[in-house]
Amino acid sequence: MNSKPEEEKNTAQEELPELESESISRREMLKLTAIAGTGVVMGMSGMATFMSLKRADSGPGSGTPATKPQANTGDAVPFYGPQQAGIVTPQQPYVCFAAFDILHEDAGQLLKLLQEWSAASAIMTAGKPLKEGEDVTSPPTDTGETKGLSPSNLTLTFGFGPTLFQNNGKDRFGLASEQPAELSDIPPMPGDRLNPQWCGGDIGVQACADDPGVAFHAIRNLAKASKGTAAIRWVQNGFIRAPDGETPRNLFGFKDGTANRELDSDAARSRHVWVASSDAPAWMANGSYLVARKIRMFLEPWDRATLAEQEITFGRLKESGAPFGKKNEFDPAPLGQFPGSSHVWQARSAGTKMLRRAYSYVDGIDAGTGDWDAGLFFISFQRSVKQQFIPMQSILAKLDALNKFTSHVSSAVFACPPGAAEGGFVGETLFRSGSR
Ligand SMILES: C=CC1=C(C)c2cc3[nH]c(cc4nc(cc5[nH]c(cc1n2)c(C)c5CCC(=O)O)C(CCC(=O)O)=C4C)c(C)c3C=C
Ligand SMILES: [Fe+2]
Repeated sequence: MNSKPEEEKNTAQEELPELESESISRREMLKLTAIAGTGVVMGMSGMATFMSLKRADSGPGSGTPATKPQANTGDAVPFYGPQQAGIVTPQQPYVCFAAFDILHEDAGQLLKLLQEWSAASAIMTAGKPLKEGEDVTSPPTDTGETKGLSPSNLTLTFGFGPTLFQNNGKDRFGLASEQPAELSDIPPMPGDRLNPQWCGGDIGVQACADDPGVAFHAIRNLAKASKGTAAIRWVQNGFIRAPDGETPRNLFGFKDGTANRELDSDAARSRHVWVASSDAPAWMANGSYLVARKIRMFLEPWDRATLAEQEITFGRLKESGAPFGKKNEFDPAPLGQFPGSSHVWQARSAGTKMLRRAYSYVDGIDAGTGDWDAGLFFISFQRSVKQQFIPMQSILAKLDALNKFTSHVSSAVFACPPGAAEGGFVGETLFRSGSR
């Protein structure tokens, strides 16, 4: 049988450092561009777009760009801040997640892409079109389908994949020395059925919103703005919704996310979610590591399993979400309360925690079998992939009763840097990093 969970391994209690809040000066920008090297000429059109995105609004029909992003009003989540939005932000019901590959090896262009994407993200998360009063002589800047809609709590969360730092031993952008030791592919796990086309990516962008069209619009417009510089490698849409204040249910009908409540406090998030300033590398302080796994769930056999088998599989009751032998979802329960091979027992036995932000997906029908091609697009945020996700998944892959009904089909890891200061850009700490 399984032993009791070890004491948590990640014991450092860190104070979150204050990020510099001043925006990047013109001089620093020039320095960055110089550091970035050869991209100046090719990057000029990008810079022009960036500058035009940042110009103040002159009102509709004026042919000038959209307004400066507004402060948080109504259903807008500010893009700028010490930490990126979309991590501890209350989970919105829709995700459109895209992994991009960079098509060149030019650090200057990469820098400009991040600047453009950040500026565009600030505008889109404020619910504004990328440009007001488009010019009839050129293709519209904004694709237009969300015009007039509210911000819908759109968040855009950016992360850097291992291949951005080094690909096949090649230091593509002079960033190899900055690659976090935490940032490498998840090692193969028993039962994995990964499709390489759905794995990895140089940059991951998680767009979450209250409206699936708003999430898609954001990814579509980032892709459009990056044409020739970056190409989408894979995209995953997802949905999850719960009655107000309740935990959402996954496609197996169980409440999924109950234990996230343990990470509601700043202290718990500093310990389990946010990279501390004492963790290496320094540029990741106030960031977090994102693991994405597309996990196919076999709905047909699950729907034929008895309620008792379903509940034993998770170790929780289907109706209430309560642990075995308890009445309510959040009733505390010792490990012994859960069936030994149950998903919750096995996850807990890793002795660590992570913030889960998973979405259901339905990608139609499996052409070979006629079964649902559906499951969970699992996303977790953690301070350390090596101390949190990997040990837990290593246990689950071997011993979890849920494995009978699931199969992991994609995997990706991204280092999500801290948030951007107003007027700055996501990834600025990486490009400003001392060792560069
Ligand atoms: C490696 C991490 C995890 C993977 C992969 C994973 C897949 C997965 N989970 C569910 C459904 C549920 N998970 C629940 C709890 C739970 N799951 C993980 C981690 C992974 N899950 C953790 C850390 C926990 C919390 C354990 C605890 O401390 O109690 C639950 C129970 C309710 C809850 O707390 O959310 C459900 C239900 C599916 C369907 C799935 C893959 C398809
Ligand atoms: Fe789980």
